Amino acid sequence: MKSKNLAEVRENIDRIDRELVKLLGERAVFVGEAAAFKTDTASVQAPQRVEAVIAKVRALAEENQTDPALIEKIYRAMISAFTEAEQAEFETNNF
Ligand SMILES: C=C(O[C@@H]1C=C(C(=O)O)C=C[C@H]1O)C(=O)O
Repeated sequence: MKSKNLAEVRENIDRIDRELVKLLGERAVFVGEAAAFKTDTASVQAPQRVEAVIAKVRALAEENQTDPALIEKIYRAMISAFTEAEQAEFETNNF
């Protein structure tokens, strides 16, 4: 539904951020768990899996009438941050 003013736009954004942060925290826990199953930095990066995730979220964007290019950009930035955290977790576990 269309917001009536900027305050309402921001209330909607804040409401969505509350849900997103919760979900991102949950995603971060699983990414951290993945580190235990990795054998080296290349397997932490897992570029083929990254491309599969990007293809999946682009398709989800299309299904939801959302711009796939925007979603891809967000996901590439997000996965880069998650992978950096996973690499740190991997190093804690292995060195
Ligand atoms: C969680 C994994 O590790 C990394 C993080 C990914 C992600 O955030 O989706 C995907 C691939 C890897 O770069 C995985 O290999 O599945």
